[in-house]
Amino acid sequence: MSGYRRQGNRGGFDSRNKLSNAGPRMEWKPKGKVDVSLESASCSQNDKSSNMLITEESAAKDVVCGVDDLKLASVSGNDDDNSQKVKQFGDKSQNEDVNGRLSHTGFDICQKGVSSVIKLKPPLHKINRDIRNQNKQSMKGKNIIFLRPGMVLMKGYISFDDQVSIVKTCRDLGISAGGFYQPGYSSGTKLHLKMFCLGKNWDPESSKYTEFRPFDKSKPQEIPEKFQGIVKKAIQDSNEFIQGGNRSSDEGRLIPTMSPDICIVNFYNKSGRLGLHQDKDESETSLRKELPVVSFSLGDSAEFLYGETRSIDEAEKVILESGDVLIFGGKSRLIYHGVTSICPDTAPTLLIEATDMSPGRLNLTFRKF
Ligand SMILES: O=C(O)CCC(=O)C(=O)O
Ligand SMILES: [Fe+2]
Repeated sequence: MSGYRRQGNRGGFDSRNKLSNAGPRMEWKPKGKVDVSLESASCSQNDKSSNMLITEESAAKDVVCGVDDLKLASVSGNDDDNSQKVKQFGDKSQNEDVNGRLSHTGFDICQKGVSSVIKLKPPLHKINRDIRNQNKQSMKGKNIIFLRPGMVLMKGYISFDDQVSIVKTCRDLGISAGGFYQPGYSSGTKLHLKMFCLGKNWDPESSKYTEFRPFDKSKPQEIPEKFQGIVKKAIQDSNEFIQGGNRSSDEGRLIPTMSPDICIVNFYNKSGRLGLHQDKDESETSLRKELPVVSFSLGDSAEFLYGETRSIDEAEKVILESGDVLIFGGKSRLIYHGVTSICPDTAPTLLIEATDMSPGRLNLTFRKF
């Protein structure tokens, strides 16, 4: 998540800077229809396309739905207000939990108190979707999609247990000092997400990485070892996939290995989004080596766009689901990318049950400065 405002040159990257007029991460204004690159790329809540694993009849008695959703929607639907001026760029005044309580520290991505409310059975389409996703999990490591040179999508790569542990860890870090806040610019414009950083702080206003977060002087915590391990393994596995077991294949197609020292953690609520941008605020060395950005998706799915230019019309689209890992390095290191929308009510039921995660999507992007 860098480079949203940068118009300037980083020096020594002339060929790349042809692509470098990334705008701020702001309002998403689709101009037209967007190409769909994968058959599965649609943000549909009621997936009627595949065989039902549990029939309507057999489940009819069990399915009672909607009350939890309604209750949560009524308290979590506060859209970000762009017109509101903020005195400090990191606006913590919006750090309410889903029950509208103000927290003294960071925004809480988990639903406090909801687990004590009577739980209703999830609707049929959700049960079946979860079963299908569990089946995908058993394909772990095999379901890798080559999107373009340097860019791969690893479907369902993160195990269920790891997803639970990542959500819980981010929740704890997010409510601590230096945790989630809603970033914005001095103009008053705010991003449509909550964010915090690990390792180093990335500041949207200056597009710079610093040791301390400017608005509250907090120092980002370290990236947990467990996260580091998943990142390294994902790069290794994607290279094995690219090589296809053939050691003699072109080295240039491989994704450079990387030990991240920065992780940007984003939480999108149901109206969250992120404009097309390039990640290019990392060091010259990191960009020259084309070290990859590795992205984890958890919770609700997202419509993710990527392309050679900043044009939405020319962009490709994929759906990022809970457990997916997306890698863009090598020739795709400076790809434009962004999130057009969050697909409501698509998070795995079991993940919600295990974590009490609020409706929305958690995204972690790892980079090397
Ligand atoms: O949420 C995502 O999938 C992308 C996030 C991103 O591009 C960033 O943090 O720079
Ligand atoms: Fe980004």
